[in-house]
Amino acid sequence: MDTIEIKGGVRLNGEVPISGAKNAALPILASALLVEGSCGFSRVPNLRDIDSILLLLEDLGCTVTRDEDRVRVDAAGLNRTEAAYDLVRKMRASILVLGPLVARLGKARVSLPGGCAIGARPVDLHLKGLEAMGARIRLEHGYVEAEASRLKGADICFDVPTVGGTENLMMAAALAEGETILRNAAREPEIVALADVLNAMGASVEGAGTSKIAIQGVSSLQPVSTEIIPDRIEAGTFLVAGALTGGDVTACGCNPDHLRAVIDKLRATGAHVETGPDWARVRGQFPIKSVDITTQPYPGFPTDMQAQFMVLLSMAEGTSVISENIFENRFIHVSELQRMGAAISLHAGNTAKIRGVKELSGAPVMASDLRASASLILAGLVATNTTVVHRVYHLDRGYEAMEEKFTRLGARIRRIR
Ligand SMILES: CC(=O)N[C@H]1[C@@H](OP(=O)(O)OP(=O)(O)OC[C@H]2O[C@@H](n3ccc(=O)[nH]c3=O)[C@H](O)[C@@H]2O)O[C@H](CO)[C@@H](O)[C@@H]1O
Ligand SMILES: C=C(OP(=O)(O)O)C(=O)O
Repeated sequence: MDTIEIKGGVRLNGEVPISGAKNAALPILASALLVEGSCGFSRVPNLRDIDSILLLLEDLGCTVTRDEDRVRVDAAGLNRTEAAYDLVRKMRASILVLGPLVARLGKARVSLPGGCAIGARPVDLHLKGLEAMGARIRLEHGYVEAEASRLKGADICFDVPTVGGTENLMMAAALAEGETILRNAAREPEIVALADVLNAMGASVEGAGTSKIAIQGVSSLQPVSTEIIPDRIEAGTFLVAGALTGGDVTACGCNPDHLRAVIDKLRATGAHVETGPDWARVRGQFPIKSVDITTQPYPGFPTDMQAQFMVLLSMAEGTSVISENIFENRFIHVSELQRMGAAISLHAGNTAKIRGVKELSGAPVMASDLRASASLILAGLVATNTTVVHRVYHLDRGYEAMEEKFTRLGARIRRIR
């Protein structure tokens, strides 16, 4: 199994190209199931999660071709309604095929994704929404079975804003009969990106990016060609790396509007951040200042940047508090960071207190999930001596060519195969 070795202590310098967003690409690729024809997607990142969704689409009968960052999905031959456990277990986002399959074929049988290292992650709100749209839902043998000859528009209010739930129901509603209203909807940029693609296919989705989305169902959708939006979490991760190492790093080809909460917190730690239409530049300043962070649904501070900021705050002057409000178990990286000398304590209410230390010391560490992996790489960049990150397959789910990108910025980092 691959590991990543980092020799810390280098100030990062230069420009880093930002890839297409995993979390936008996954639902958008699933939306191709709604169309009888060939859809083209560019700027698709080369990631394990993208491999997983494409395998799943192929297994369902789609024709998939891939040439570098361009992918075509033709769902004309869609003939299977079952997403099997073996494919779904590799990636929770596989549940995103549920809405499109029921909408297009009238039924679906999708393995329940189950929880993962960061929490239980139920999909009850996806299912309740489909039920409200007239689907008969059965849970059996670890699978959800959904059936509806044609889904009907409904007025649905989510108990909590769910990104995947909003996406699944937006796709289902696009081919339903009548109007669907989604209230307390997620407002992430990836929701807007999916709505834009659905509208380009001929759907009628209004209000994406606000908490109320209205979808008028249509009877069929047309093929599209579209580019995936930049990955705000990848960009945020590189900006933190620049600030942490006292470096000067420009994330190129990103959308700084999507990074407002992250940039605000970077500035609060003392880093200089400048932005242009499609770039953001950070210049790290010492001492790093402590700040408190509370993760929130967008436009609040993203849970997917929590672990990376924990490393930055571990090197700050003073004490910071991070409250994780989205997932119940997203502090697994803490024990590994403690092994590197970070002074972090966990408290009730999903809160971590981080007392800044002068240095971190390199160690062998184990990644437990995607963003935890990124945090360990960041810690390795400032630690003394060598850090070796194990289980980097988590990282490969969501960061394209991370070692190469860090190498371009001057880091001493390499993958050991
Ligand atoms: C592929 C993708 O886009 N993944 C992102 C997506 O995950 P994902 O779409 O899984 O996250 P959700 O927004 O659905 O989850 C938010 C919260 O709602 C809860 N919940 C969700 C659905 C449901 O049916 N019932 C329920 O209780 C979850 O357990 C969690 O506590 O949004 C998360 C929150 O920004 C990000 O961390 C993930 O990177
Ligand atoms: C939690 C994440 O992804 P997923 O929802 O695919 O597990 C993430 O991207 O940080």
